[in-house]
Amino acid sequence: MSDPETADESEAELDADTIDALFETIEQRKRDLPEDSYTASLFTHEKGENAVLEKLGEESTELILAAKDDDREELAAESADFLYHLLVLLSMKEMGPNDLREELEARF
Ligand SMILES: N=c1c2ncn([C@@H]3O[C@H](COP(=O)(O)OP(=O)(O)OP(=O)(O)O)[C@@H](O)[C@H]3O)c2ncn1[C@@H]1O[C@H](COP(=O)(O)O)[C@@H](O)[C@H]1O
Repeated sequence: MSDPETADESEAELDADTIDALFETIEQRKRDLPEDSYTASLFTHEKGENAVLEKLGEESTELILAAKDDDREELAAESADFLYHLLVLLSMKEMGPNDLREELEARF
């Protein structure tokens, strides 16, 4: 759990490394479809886009409830679940973190 005092530093590390590395792994699972991969299952008819959209709905509700409870640990966990499924959705649409960066940078 990050300390609010060091949140800027943690966010910088997450932005630069972790999200891109996770997205690369998601893209690799999409290409290779290993049998034991949850991510790969989302790219097959076993689960598919509807399952990802349902997860995004569930995880967003859960992160809102965690925020209302002031449960920072749970909020971080649910936010991570949400972000992971968002990256899978972007990959399904042939998009990625750079599309988010461009959109956010255009708003400055
Ligand atoms: N970051 C994640 C990640 N976040 C969440 N999840 C999965 O998303 C699902 C969340 O759903 P729930 O919490 O609702 O649990 P559940 O009810 O069991 O979900 P279902 O399996 O029934 O859909 C769980 O199966 C989690 O394991 C993730 N699965 C994988 N990753 C990362 O994706 C990469 C590839 O992993 P594989 O999919 O195992 O190849 C690795 O780097 C992982 O760290």
